[in-house]
Amino acid sequence: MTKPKVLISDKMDPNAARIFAEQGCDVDVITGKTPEELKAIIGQYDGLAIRSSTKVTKEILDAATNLKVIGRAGIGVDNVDIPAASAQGVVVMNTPFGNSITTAEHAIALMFALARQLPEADASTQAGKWEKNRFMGVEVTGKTLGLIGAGNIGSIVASRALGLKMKVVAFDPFLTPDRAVEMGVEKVELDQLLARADFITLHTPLTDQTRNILSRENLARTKKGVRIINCARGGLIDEAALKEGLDSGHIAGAALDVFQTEPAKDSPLFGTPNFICTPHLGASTTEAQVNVALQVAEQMADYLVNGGVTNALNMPSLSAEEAPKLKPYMALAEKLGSLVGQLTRDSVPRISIHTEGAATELNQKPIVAAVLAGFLRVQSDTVNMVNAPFLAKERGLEVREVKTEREGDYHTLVRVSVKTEAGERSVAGTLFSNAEPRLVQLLGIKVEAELAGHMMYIVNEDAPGFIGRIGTLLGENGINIGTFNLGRRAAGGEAVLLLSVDSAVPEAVLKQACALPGVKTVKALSF
Ligand SMILES: NC(=O)C1=CN([C@@H]2O[C@H](COP(=O)(O)OP(=O)(O)OC[C@H]3O[C@@H](n4cnc5c(N)ncnc54)[C@H](O)[C@@H]3O)[C@@H](O)[C@H]2O)C=CC1
Ligand SMILES: O=C(O)CCC(=O)C(=O)O
Repeated sequence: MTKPKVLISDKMDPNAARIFAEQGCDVDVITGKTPEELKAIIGQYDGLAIRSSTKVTKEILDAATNLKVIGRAGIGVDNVDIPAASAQGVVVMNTPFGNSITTAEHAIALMFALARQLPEADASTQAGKWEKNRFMGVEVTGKTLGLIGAGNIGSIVASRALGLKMKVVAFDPFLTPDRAVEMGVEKVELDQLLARADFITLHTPLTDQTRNILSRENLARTKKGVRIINCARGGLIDEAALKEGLDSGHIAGAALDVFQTEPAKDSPLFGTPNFICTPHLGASTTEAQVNVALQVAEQMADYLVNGGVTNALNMPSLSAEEAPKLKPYMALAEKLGSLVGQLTRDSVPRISIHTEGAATELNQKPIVAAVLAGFLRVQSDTVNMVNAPFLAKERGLEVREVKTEREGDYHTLVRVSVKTEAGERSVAGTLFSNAEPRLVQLLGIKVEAELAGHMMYIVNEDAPGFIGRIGTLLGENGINIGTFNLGRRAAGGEAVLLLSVDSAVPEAVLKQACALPGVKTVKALSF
């Protein structure tokens, strides 16, 4: 097997390259490429490991014909076009915890730097001015910190601020009242936060809802003398309005680690009194960079070498605990989806995935994604579990999920049904010994078969002599039969035959089989 090839395109701790190599990947570290240069080389790679400098646009993805996974050594993935990656079947992963403490500490550092004007005081003192009376600071003890975004980083900032004896109010629509109590913060609406906070710190991702959350109007609603810290993303604040607020004195200070346009080499904010900035250093500590480098390389190599999925943003992740239980179900689901796809030639407006018994206890998302991948792969061989749900939506395929916890004939069952113009078509399978996928029902007929390799599917009228005739036909054409699986509705009624064969059945032989007496349908299948 050829080794997966990985490109590290941003400056990253060397542990990442070491882990990739140890896990069986070929790795190139090529940083500082322009988009055009990256486009020219990306086609060779199965994996792309990035930080925030590389912008993975649709154009880059179009050229990334072999790419399977993008790994962000960090949290924010706003530099990756995730819809385009999903459409192309590329998994996008991040490392959601590796740099959170470091970033929270940077926010706290900037809060103190603002409170005591440390950068200006340092510059003035080193310039020999000794301006003791110029730098009058404020205490943070007893002050109110307004937290916008109370996720991983926000909650660490809150715990540190509480340790500093601050009061913390938080605006986060997804923060539950119980979690707020657990964090020791008061959950408030944005307007209340703006009116009450002495310091405001931002910790949300950049989304359509958070973009410009500190807009000109919202900045005007802040308490006079507020100090603002942004270690999240540049687009969260209206930078021009921030500058005006600083100039007018309404805002007593602002510290930005992130800018609307990065790298920020020129900004109207530069040189403004009480304005502090750092060049997107939130995650820049030795500890955080080792954490995210190790984590991203381990996750990406696991995906490329073993198919394990951790911290993916565009497909269901499988935890170490879930993965061994789900893997055989995903294999079963993919085979059932593929069988239905191969048996159905009409357009399908709806597909239903019904789990019964033990299967209902598992995370259903990977099972559904695997059914869709198997079903849609019949139409395009670039379909995988990442892009299958996306493609299904794009093609207007309604996906229904049904669960019946009670066991039926089998302790666990997955049934896939499609609605076509001709009616409902359904197949079902189970796991033998909790591991081996088996088809157990085909179009309402009980039949037990392993779906593997080349197969032949025949619907015929149950009549004496048919099995001999089909055996003779295949034998005469040099096709060896591996397994023979039969089922019928009733004696003399409709019967189905699933044969596994050692080689693909040529079209001419399928036609001859179709011409045998009593045969209604013949199809070659492959799994
Ligand atoms: N400066 C730097 O170097 C770094 C910056 N970051 C940035 O920090 C951000 C936050 O990271 P985490 O805390 O790990 O993410 P997280 O996902 O754990 O937390 C984000 C929080 O924002 C909340 N949120 C979402 N929409 C909101 C809205 N409209 N209003 C208020 N709150 C909203 C979410 O409910 C969530 O609790 C990242 O998205 C990233 O952009 C992360 C690491 C380093
Ligand atoms: O990689 C970096 O230095 C930036 C980190 C960051 O912004 C993030 O993890 O979201």
